Amino acid sequence: MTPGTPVLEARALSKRYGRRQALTDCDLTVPRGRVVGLVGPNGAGKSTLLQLACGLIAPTSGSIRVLGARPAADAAHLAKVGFVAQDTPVYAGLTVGEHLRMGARLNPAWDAALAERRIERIGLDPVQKAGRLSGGQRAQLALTVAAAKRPELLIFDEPAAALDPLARRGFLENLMEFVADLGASAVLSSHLLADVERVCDYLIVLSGARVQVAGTVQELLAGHYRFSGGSGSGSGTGGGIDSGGSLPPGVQVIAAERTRGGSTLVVRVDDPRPPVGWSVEPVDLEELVLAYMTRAGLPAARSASTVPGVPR
Ligand SMILES: Nc1ncnc2c1ncn2[C@@H]1O[C@H](COP(=O)(O)OP(=O)(O)OP(=O)(O)O)[C@@H](O)[C@H]1O
Repeated sequence: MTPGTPVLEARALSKRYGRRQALTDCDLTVPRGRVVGLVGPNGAGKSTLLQLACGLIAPTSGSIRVLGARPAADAAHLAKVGFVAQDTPVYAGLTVGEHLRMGARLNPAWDAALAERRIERIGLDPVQKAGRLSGGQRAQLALTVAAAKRPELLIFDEPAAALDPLARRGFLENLMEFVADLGASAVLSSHLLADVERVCDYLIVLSGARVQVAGTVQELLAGHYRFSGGSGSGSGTGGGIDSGGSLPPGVQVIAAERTRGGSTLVVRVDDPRPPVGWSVEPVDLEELVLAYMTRAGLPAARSASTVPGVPR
């Protein structure tokens, strides 16, 4: 992969299962070296996107490229991507040590020292059968096997869902260490926004089978605000709160809520100075994500999405 090649690039990517549309016209360009959080409600299409990226399923239309090539293009490309599926699959009948030996046989760039060091550090017994491990230990084993491949991209589908808070914290710290040590990129789907906030520096919000927003966490937080006030808006003097009718051009309303004093809006703006009658506050990641999830269900708001970087 040449420097600058995106780790993930999707163009008009769509996937349909029978009559069910799981992804619709998704455009994405994810730069390398990021820890990407993929978030969205149940059934949004997150697993579908990750499976497309791994080459486990094929698009219905559009294209996806991973590390500059077709997903799972050949053995060399497969070796560059580590994938841990939602149920952290391990072979129940094999021991921890046998998992490592199998990994060594199947992967040309296998880092045996890294795998052994890590198994020792997390206290897994090499002779224990994987079927007897706890959910958290299985997740750690799956992460170890994926990372010892020394992939350029690690993909995780809800990696920490089964883990207790302490195990989750340890798992995510390890994940960040791996990404830093390997100079790799990672994409992980999660419903746990606090986890995403802790480890991810790039965010993709999927909802209603579409990419609602994508970008670095820093840029997204710097470009979104909460506007409160505007008691006149929604009263027929230039538009309802959903469209932000009383707001100047350049302010894009992502989510709107009517309050006693007027409205509370989550807006996307270049210039955070609020118009007269409105106060402005920063939003956190959770508020931003929830706003985009809400927006997916608002036809008026979707049609207003004309700001660069916010896909329609
Ligand atoms: N193999 C399949 N056959 C038919 N429909 C499917 C299949 N896999 C997923 N779907 C449907 O596609 C849509 C997207 O599913 P997907 O698993 O990608 O969502 P998700 O965002 O990962 O959800 P969750 O957060 O619940 O894991 C859903 O409506 C789901 O029912």
